[in-house]
Parts: sequence; structure tokens; C-alpha cells
Amino acid sequence: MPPATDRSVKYKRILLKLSGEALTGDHEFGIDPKVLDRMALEIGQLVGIGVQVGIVIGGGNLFRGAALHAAGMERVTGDHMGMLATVMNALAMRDALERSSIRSRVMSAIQMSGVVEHYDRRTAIRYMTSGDVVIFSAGTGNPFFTTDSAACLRGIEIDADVVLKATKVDGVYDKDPVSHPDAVKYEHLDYDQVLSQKLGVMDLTAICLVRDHDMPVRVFDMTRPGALLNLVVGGREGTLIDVARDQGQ
Ligand SMILES: Nc1ncnc2c1ncn2[C@@H]1O[C@H](COP(=O)(O)OP(=O)(O)O)[C@@H](O)[C@H]1O
Ligand SMILES: O=c1ccn([C@@H]2O[C@H](COP(=O)(O)OP(=O)(O)O)[C@@H](O)[C@H]2O)c(=O)[nH]1
Repeated sequence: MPPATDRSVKYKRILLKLSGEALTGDHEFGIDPKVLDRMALEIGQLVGIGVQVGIVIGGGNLFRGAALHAAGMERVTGDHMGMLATVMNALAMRDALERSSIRSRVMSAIQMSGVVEHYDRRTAIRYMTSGDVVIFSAGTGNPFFTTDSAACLRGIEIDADVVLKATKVDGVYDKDPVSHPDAVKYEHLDYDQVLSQKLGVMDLTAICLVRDHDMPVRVFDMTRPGALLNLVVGGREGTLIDVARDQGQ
């Protein structure tokens, strides 16, 4: 039996996007098991209060198609390697979750019999409603996309209440806060503002997709312990991107 949802919970079903780079911790490349364990703990807190959790995991800590292409490789081959990298990260994440006794499943957009299940929307929803965390790997299964787009796509497909984009900065700013210390943070943005101002925190394909399907996105800093739980119970974390204020909340 899945745990009953706590009444203080704002989002009952979430799609959490974890960037591959977040998994490196203090290293330059690869996966830091300590980071995975901390994430597993935070995800476990959500499961404990009855939140249904889907995860899309990136692969940028291992391979990115665009970078491989810049180094001379054919782009589609590079993107296939990038998608396979997300499967490796997903396996590592599942391992960390299972070590913390959190039931989890990995599904892949690319068929990989014997390693992970092939993605199927109805099965994924069944798993989530029975309390299992579902990790969606291999992005959209298509080259020329990103895992941000995959997160928005899966979030819409599984009818999540929100897409939560975990990143290294604590929200969306008027310019990149890493290279501009004077950048100003937004509490709220509507989809068209992100598009027209080309705010680089998520790729524009992903923003178009959530705009067309009215899917709210929250960008927040997952390196801050407790941020994820706070957000799910309605705390003010990061930046909310959704419909324009006069129509929305
Ligand atoms: N307007 C912006 N607001 C916030 N972050 C931005 C903005 N423009 C660019 N960024 C960058 O986007 C990064 C977050 O995106 P993310 O997808 O997590 O990283 P990556 O693209 O390296 O995987 C931040 O580290 C930040 O430097
Ligand atoms: O639907 C997808 C999702 C990802 N990728 C490839 O997988 C890589 C890793 O994903 P991403 O860069 O989005 O990872 P993140 O930045 O979140 O770590 C990308 O660079 C792409 O090459 C792809 O081809 N199609």
C-alpha cells in the first residue's frame, strides 16, 4: 500500500528533473555516490508523505551530443551516447534509492531489454500510484532534444502537478547569475517572458511544450538541503514559471 498523502502537500505527483552535472558533486566528471545518497534521502522524504515521484535524469556529467559533435563526432551518434549516459545515471540513482529502501523503477525511451524496462506511460502511472519512484531515462529517445524537454514531455504525459527543475542556481534570473553577480532573481515568470527574454535556464523547446500544455515549472536549488521538501509542501523556493499573473495564481 502506498502511504496516504499528507494534507499539507501542495503537489501530489511531481516530475523532478535532475541534471547530470549535479551528480558529479565536487568532481569534474562521473557520479559521486555521496550526492546520490543525499538525493535519495530527500526523495525518500517525499515518498514518505505520499508524494508520487517521477524523475528525469540528465547525462551532462558523462556525455553531451553537442560537445561530442564540436569535437568532431557525428551529431546523432553523440546524442545517442548522451541518451545512453542518462541510462547509466538512472541505474546509479535507482541503486541509491534501493539502498535507502525506496522502491524504484527505471524506464528507458530506448528499448534495452534485460537492462531496463521500455517506457510505457500507463505502466509508469501504475507504478507511481502504487508508491514506486519511476526514473525515466534515455531522454525523449530522439536526437536533437534535451533532458529538459524530456522532463516537460514526461511531466505532461503522466499528468504531474508540476515539473521541478533542480539546478545549481536558486531560480531564474534576468541574466546568467554565474557570470553576472548583479543578476536579479524572479519569483514568478510567465512562459512568454522566458521565451521573449531568452532566459537560458531551460531550453526554449521545453518552455514551448509546457506553455502549450499549461504545465507549471519550478526552478530551484537542489544543493540546498530541505529545498525539495519545502517546495512540495508549498514553501517559496526558486522561481515559478506558469501562466501570466492576471490569469494564474
Ligand atoms: N537567466 C538565467 N537564470 C538562471 N540560470 C541561468 C540563466 N541563464 C543561464 N543560466 C545557467 O543555467 C544553468 C542551469 O541550467 P542546468 O540545465 O541545470 O545546467 P546545464 O545546462 O549546465 O545542465 C545555471 O547553472 C546557470 O548558470
Ligand atoms: O531527448 C533527448 C535527451 C538527451 N539527449 C542527449 O543526451 C545528452 C545529455 O542530456 P542533457 O544535456 O539534457 O543532460 P543534463 O544537461 O541535464 O545533464 C544531451 O546533450 C543529448 O546529446 C538526446 O539526444 N535526446
